[in-house]
Amino acid sequence: MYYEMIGFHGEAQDEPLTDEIECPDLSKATLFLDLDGTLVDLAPTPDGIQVAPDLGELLGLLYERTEGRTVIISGRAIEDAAQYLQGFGGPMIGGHGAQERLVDGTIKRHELADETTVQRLGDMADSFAATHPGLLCERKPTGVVLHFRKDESLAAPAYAFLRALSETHRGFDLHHSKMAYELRPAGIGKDVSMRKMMQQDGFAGTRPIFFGDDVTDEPALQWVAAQGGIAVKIGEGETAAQARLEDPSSARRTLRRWTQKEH
Ligand SMILES: O=P(O)(O)OC[C@H]1O[C@H](O[C@H]2O[C@H](CO)[C@@H](O)[C@H](O)[C@H]2O)[C@H](O)[C@@H](O)[C@@H]1O
Repeated sequence: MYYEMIGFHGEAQDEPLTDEIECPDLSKATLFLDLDGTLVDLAPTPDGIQVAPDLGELLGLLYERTEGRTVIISGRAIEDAAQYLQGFGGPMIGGHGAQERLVDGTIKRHELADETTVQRLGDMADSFAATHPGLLCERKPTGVVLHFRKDESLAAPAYAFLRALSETHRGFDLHHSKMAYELRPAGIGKDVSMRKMMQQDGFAGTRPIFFGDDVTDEPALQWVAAQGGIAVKIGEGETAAQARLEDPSSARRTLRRWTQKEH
């Protein structure tokens, strides 16, 4: 069903394809890394994630090896994701593509993420969550999420509520992610941001690699695979990726192994 929604007509895989992923030449690659469920384990709440103590050092090494083309690409707001990745000064894409951190550190938001509308949507979702104590409302500069991890029976009401908001607020689309529903500006996506970045000087002509875990990562995994890049799915579930790793610690181990290999 999700594959129809995103227009994917290839062969989605649910089998482990390989554990031992080829070690790419990082000096000719652009490495896109998702955060939650990929570099860090999922937690009961967004602010409950535990970052491995050596993650910052690993990202620094990858940044060097890719000659500045290691990109964190997250659904989180950049201001939020960055607090868990202190010491990483490389490129960042946040809000599933609605924000971009420029080289001078400033954060650019997508013009489709109209501030007044985002504010209104956030206020309404906050009020809804206040009357449904098992829901957690996460406000982002470019959208809003209702998390139902604490009480899965609230998935349907959360969906219905955000669905109604998306129908009355043109320009915002409803997406399903892990134990959450989210409204984000229409037309944005990690795949869209990647395509744009890969056309820029310094990135064009390099091989894209993407590690991602969620259904929201599938269009980007599919795009990377179609470019002859390396698309790696972390964890279970149907995927268009050519490779799969069990969990974030396997992902970090693989990335560490790549930094140790000379080409
Ligand atoms: O693109 P990502 O970096 O993977 O971000 C996706 C979403 O991650 C966060 O939510 C998810 O992780 C939480 C912490 O583990 C978990 O509690 C929640 O159930 C997950 O949906 C983040 O809160 C979202 O904003 C991101 O879009």
